[in-house]
Formats: sequence, structure tokens, C-alpha cells
Amino acid sequence: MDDSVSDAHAPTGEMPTILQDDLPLDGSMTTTLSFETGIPPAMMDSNPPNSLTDTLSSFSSTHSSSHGGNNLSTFSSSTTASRRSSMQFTKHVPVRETLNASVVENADGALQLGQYILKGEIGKGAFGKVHLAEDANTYEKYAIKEFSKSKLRKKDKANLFKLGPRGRGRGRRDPEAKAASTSESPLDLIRGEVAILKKLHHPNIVKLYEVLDVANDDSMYMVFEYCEKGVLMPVSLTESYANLFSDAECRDIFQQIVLGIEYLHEHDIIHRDIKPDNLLRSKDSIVKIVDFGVSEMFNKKGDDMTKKSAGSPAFMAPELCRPDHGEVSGRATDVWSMGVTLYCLRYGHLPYISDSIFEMQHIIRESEYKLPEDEDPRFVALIRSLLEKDPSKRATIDQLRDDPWLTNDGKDPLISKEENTTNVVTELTEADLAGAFKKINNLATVVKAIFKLKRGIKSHSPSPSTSSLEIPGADVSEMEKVQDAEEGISNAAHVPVSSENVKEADETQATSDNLEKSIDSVSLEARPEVKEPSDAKETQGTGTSAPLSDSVESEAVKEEPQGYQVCDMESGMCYWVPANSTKPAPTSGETLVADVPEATVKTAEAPVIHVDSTLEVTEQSQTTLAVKEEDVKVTVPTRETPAPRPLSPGPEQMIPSHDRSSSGSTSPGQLLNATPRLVGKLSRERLAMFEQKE
Ligand SMILES: Nc1ncnc2c1ncn2[C@@H]1O[C@H](COP(=O)(O)OP(=O)(O)OP(=O)(O)O)[C@@H](O)[C@H]1O
Repeated sequence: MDDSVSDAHAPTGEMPTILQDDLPLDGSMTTTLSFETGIPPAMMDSNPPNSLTDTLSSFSSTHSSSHGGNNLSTFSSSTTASRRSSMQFTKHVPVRETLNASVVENADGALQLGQYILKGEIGKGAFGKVHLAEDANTYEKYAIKEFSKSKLRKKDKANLFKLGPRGRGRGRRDPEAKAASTSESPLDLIRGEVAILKKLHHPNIVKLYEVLDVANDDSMYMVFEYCEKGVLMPVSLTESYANLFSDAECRDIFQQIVLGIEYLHEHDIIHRDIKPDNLLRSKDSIVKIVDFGVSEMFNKKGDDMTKKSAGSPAFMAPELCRPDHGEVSGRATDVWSMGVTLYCLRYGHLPYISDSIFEMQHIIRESEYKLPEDEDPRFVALIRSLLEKDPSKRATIDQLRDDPWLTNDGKDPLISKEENTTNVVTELTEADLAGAFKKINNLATVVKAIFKLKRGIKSHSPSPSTSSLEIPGADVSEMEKVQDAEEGISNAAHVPVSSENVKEADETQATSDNLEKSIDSVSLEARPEVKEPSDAKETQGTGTSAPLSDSVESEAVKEEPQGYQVCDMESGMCYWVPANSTKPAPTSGETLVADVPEATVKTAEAPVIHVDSTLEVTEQSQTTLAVKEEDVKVTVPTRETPAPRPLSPGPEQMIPSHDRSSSGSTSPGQLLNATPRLVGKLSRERLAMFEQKE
């Protein structure tokens, strides 16, 4: 190996021992190669060049047209060419893991973490701040993501009652590994992301350099390459982004996204949360795919079938917008999200807009988006092939390679697939996961769980009373068992939809010292009875809680709610709780409210009720968690009543396409059993509301 070629951006300091598993199989550690000329590192391995320059020039001459340079647009010929020359497969530097880091104040009064001088906050993630940092020795800039361990722990607690290997980037593991890890530390939520990022080496994937844990402190850190130009564009549900990209810029950006995703897919990694927010740009305008928090790595080559839903609802593929969706192709869902992203880049707004997750899911499944009449027909064809509702007919990455718009009729082709994907990604192993961080105490042994519900009643005042509460069956091993059964329930994406609900929740959250952003938010919304249009285009309608965008041609007809809808704001998954004559869940007082600390309740008359109270789990035994709280009962399935269905509360109760006549038989018990989540008892006010409605 030629170690003389180094990664100019790699931080200084001792390199850790390189595990076999960290070594790219293709020798990419030896290379600093032009992405434009794209010399495969494998070629370097098999035919070591006499000099790097020789190899570059000879290879370049045979690939001189690989990026065309023929693009007629000013952007492409000037900016793109120079930018591409700086897109490099730099030397693969293994991720360093520092377990006993400290933050100290240096002589200049600045905070310093290891060799990184913290320069200020540049963003906020779900688990903490993002800092701009500078290497004290090289002055190279980095983005350092800070994670609060306590937030992660709380998130993990919430996940105890959810399913499966979920959370931030847990890769799919083999059964043995899964069995071995019956419960995991809060840091496992990041361990999966770190483990995946360790494997990746591509110009369009953000580079993770180091992970630092500060002992006896709440913080841990991930050191990323700095993407100076920030996110591609802000996406809003209410406003259009005015600073639109030109045709050539759009093409250039989308080409880079295609190359990054091709690399991931080729190595059996599904991103699952592609959107402009997760696409940053370096100072050279190189697109960097970030945030592998919900990504998944498949063990079996080509097996991308997943039952998980993840990602932000507005970018979610139609096949994921069904609670009972079963297995779907992860690659196809990424392609859909790429289509939504491209639409945003081109027009500055989303193709499907609603501030209700329910409506969003409905229109994604049933409605069409609008395109300008004078749009380039090549672009129209491309967007249609990406936003194809049938995943089996949706464009594949291979097909995109020859797309006329993307390649500008062949004048601006992509580098070859071989060049793009040569850097081999090795399979994710338990060693990767275990090695990513030092272990901390098993969360399953953590007895005290803080469970908060926000109650800020808009049109109803609370009248608290006190009761002693019990949670039967909150046994972690039992929860593990139901995890698999619950596979169909969505995975928690870390970024909630930017809906009004979320905004309200956020506002309320901001007033609470204790509220933790890290834990999922849940919304309870009134659900209109939906008449499913036989042909979506024939039906005009309004949304449940907000007018839909002009760009949406059809959706549900609104009627008086006959129950309510429970939505996980982060995953976008909703389930329907009927309020019919059988006195279902709400009036029984057994069912509701959330598995997370923050909830809003919507009904037709009282649009939003914030549920706001705090539960403190004070004891745990095999079957019981005792909780003190006002008017709230928290419960999970008991051993005697295992979850009968993989999904809550069963397809016939799931919105929006079920037959309402068949939904009345759902009992609170069924919902409870099928939903191994924390379930709260309704407050008196809330119960009264439902009783009045009946
Ligand atoms: N590598 C980076 N370079 C420059 N800025 C960054 C980088 N990573 C993050 N940021 C900034 O910080 C903001 C928040 O980071 P991030 O996107 O990771 O948060 P998030 O999506 O809420 O993530 P998470 O849920 O993973 O914590 C970004 O919008 C961006 O402005």
C-alpha cells in the first residue's frame, strides 16, 4: 500500500488500529484519485502504476469524455468542470474512536475537544448541536455533531416499547447477532449509523472521521467533513423556495445524488431518508449525502426488501404510506424520494403538500402532482419515471444512467457504474457495531423511565386528578418478542414532518424545560370519514386540517369524524381508532395516548389538545411498572395477551382505505395488544369530549 498518499482532510493525530473489517477490499486506502478521471482503486491494486501521474493521464485519455464537458450551459462548462476535478476518491481513512475525550478551555478561551477547536454552532440536530470546528494543527474545518447521551437514553427507552432493530441506523443483523443483543445501550442508536458510515467511501457521501466519547459527561461527538454550503435548499410546507436552481445546476446536483445512491445501493445500503435537508454541499459544491440514522444495510446481496417505514412523510413512497404495507423494495423507495427531491430542486416546493400526515399519505398514494405546461419533455418523462406509484414500474438507478434529461441527451454522461462503485463496502458485522463505541450499561436494566406527555389544552382546561398507575407486562424480553411481530409499524425517522401539528408541538415543547426533542412525537388527529375515490382524479376534496396545495388534484372527501387517528409524527404512520356505537377505545378509558412524550389531540370541534403531563415510572418488576400520574394510565401488552397481529390495529382499522363498517369491532384490548407501546388513559376532558360526540 502506498501510504504516501494521504487524505488532505483527515484530522491529525494517532490513527487507531485498523481492523481487518475496516479495510476496503479494493485497496482504496492507497489512492487519491480524480473522480473525473475515475481510476478504479481496484485497478491500482492489480496494476500498481509507476507513477500516479502516468496512470492518471493514461486513464484520463481513455475516459476523457466521461464527463462530457460538452454541456452547453455556462454553469456546466465552468463550475461543474472545476468542481468535478476536485471530486476525489481520497484515501480511505478509518474512523477513529476516542473513548476518553475531554472538552477543555484552551489558552484563547475557546472550547477544545481533542484537537478540535469549537468555533460555534452551525446547526441543530435531533440529538444535539452541530458545531463548526477547526483542527488545531491543520486548521482544517470539520462539522462536529454533538449527541446528548441522556437524550439517546430517553429515545432508547421509548424504543423499548417499539419494535425491532430500529433507530438511528441499525443495520439489519444476522439472527445470531440479534439474539446476542437482546437489549442495547442508548449509544447503539448511533452505533449503527457509525458502523455504516465507516464502510462508505464515496465523494458524494459525507465522510465521518472520528467519534469521541467524553467520559462522565452527557455528550459524545461525531466528526464529519465540513459541508460549507449547507443544505441544498430548505423545504417548507407553506412556502416555495425562491432561489431556484438552473437546469444545469439541477442536472449536476441530481447526477451527484444518483451517483451517491448508486454507490449505496450497489453495496446493499438503503438510505431511507433522502431529501434536500439531508443533502449538503461542500465549498466546491459537491453534494454530500448525510444522515444515515435510519439507513439499513442488507446482509444478503440484492435483498432490499424491508418492512420498515422511515424518512420524512413528504418524501415517503406511496407503497410505504400504508400501515399494512408489508415488505417493500428499499431501493425503489429511495428512488421515489429522489424524485420528490428533484421536484423540490426544480420548483422550490414539494409535489405533495399537506399539514396532516394522514392527508399527506393519502395524496401521495392517490393524487397526481402538477408540472408546468412548458416543462422540458425530457424532464417530464424523468420525473414521471421517478414518481411512478407502482414501485415495480419505477425507474431504477441503472435506467437513470441513460436518461435523456439527466445526461443532457448523452452530452453530459455519468461516470461508469464500475468507476462509481468500485470502492467496496464490506458487510456490516457485529464487530463494526460493537467497535463503534464503548458499551454503557444495558438499558434494559434501567428502571426509571420518564415519560412525558404535553397537555396544553386549547379550548379545554385540564382538571387534574391523581391516580396510581400500573404498567403490566413491561418486561423487556417480552418486548423483544413482540418487536418482530410489530415489524409493520413504522420505524422512527428522526425528522418529523413539517406540519402544523409539529409546529404546535414544537412551540409547546419550547416552553418546557424538560421536554426532549429526541423522543418521538405523536399526533392524535380527528379522522374524517374518507370516501375512497374510485378514480382519484375525479374526486375533489378538502383536507382534514388544512387546505391542500393547488398542486394536488384530488383527495378525500371530508366528513364528520367518527373516531380519531393516531399518528407517529416522525415515521408518518397512522392508525385509526374508531369512536362508534360499540364504545371503542377512547370511552373505555383504556386506550390512547402516545408512546412518546408529546402528543396533540385533534378533533373536529376542538382542533388541537396538547396532552401535557409527566409520568414517572418508579418501579419495575417482571409484570408491573408503577407510575404516578394524573389521569393517565400507561400500559403495554402483558405476557398473557401477546400481540395477535403484526400491526396496530389491523388493516381494517388502518386509515384511510378500510371499510368503516368493519372497523367497529376493534376493542381497546385489541388495539392494546397489537400495539406494544405505552398507552395512556384519556383525561376526563378528553373522555367527555368523545362521549359528547357519541
Ligand atoms: N457535515 C456538515 N457540514 C456542515 N453543516 C452541517 C453538517 N452536518 C450538519 N450540518 C448542519 O447542521 C444541521 C443539522 O444537522 P443534521 O442534519 O445532522 O440534523 P438532523 O437532521 O436533525 O439530524 P439528526 O436527526 O441526525 O440529529 C444541518 O441542517 C446543517 O445545517
